[in-house]
Amino acid sequence: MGGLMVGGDAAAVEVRDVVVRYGDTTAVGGVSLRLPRGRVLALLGHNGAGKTSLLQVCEGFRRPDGGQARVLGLDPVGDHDALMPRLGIMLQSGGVYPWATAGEILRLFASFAANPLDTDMLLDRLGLRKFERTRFRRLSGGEQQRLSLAVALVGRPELVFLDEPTAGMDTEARHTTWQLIEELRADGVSVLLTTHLLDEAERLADDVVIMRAGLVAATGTPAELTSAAGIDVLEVRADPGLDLTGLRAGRTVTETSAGEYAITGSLDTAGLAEVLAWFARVGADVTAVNTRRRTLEDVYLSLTTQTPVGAAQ
Ligand SMILES: Nc1ncnc2c1ncn2[C@@H]1O[C@H](COP(=O)(O)OP(=O)(O)OP(=O)(O)O)[C@@H](O)[C@H]1O
Repeated sequence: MGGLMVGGDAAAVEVRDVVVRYGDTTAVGGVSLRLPRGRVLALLGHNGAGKTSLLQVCEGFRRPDGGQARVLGLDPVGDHDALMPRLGIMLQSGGVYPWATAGEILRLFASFAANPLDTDMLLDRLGLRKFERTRFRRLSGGEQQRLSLAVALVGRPELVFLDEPTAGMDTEARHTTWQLIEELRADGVSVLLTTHLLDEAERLADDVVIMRAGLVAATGTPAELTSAAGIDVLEVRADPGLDLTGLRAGRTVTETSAGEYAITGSLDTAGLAEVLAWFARVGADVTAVNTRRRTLEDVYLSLTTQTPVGAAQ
């Protein structure tokens, strides 16, 4: 495994040039990423970007068609048996034993662990106590998600894989889940999660990897991604349908809805003055001006809505 570290100093996850193919479809077209111990990494990307496929490689459920993955210094497929007790895995579909009750499922998984967490505490924390005797298939989607999270955590894992952990959860359950993930991190647990929620990534992740069409489109801390090039957003309300050609030099300008313009680019005081001068020059009637910091959502949208990169096919 040339170059990838092994043993106790190894990263929680290290992925190099991983490729996943399904027949003619390249789901992951050569992705590298590193999750150091005790940190949280969020994988972002549209449906079909390849997040779950990459996660399955790290979980040892799928052998990559190219490249290599090391998890806690081990081979996720070859060392599967040694790794499983050290990992917590929350699957997107949750599917465990549909006929068993929530309490039975959690206690079953606790029984596999050498030093499990207290199952009553987990049921309480995740608001599942009243469903302890409810069969899995009778739980709502959000309740099944919460149980799947409890199952992933009950064995005190060193590394947790969470595929869209809060999908289908109500606001309260989502906040509880965020708190739990923050507590895991404080305890030195490493977390690799996928999400479609930009606020979730911004709140939880030390590092973000934005995937697009099976490739890495951008990577960095949320702060790095949002402050790249010192960009803020200037929002201007003016007449709809203006010809923006003259405004576009060195700036990204979009009419986000009729008469609402968002401008990103070199927006120091001089830049701001230039933009407003342009609106005056074309005789536009400006009725509102607002500046704000770029959010992860702005970065995400600008990276994932461009023309396809085309490397994965
Ligand atoms: N078992 C499979 N057989 C064939 N194609 C598959 C299979 N699993 C995934 N794919 C395809 O591979 C691509 C990547 O899918 P993947 O599930 O990894 O994406 P994702 O980023 O996790 O998407 P989502 O956000 O919808 O969960 C998609 O085009 C998908 O249709």
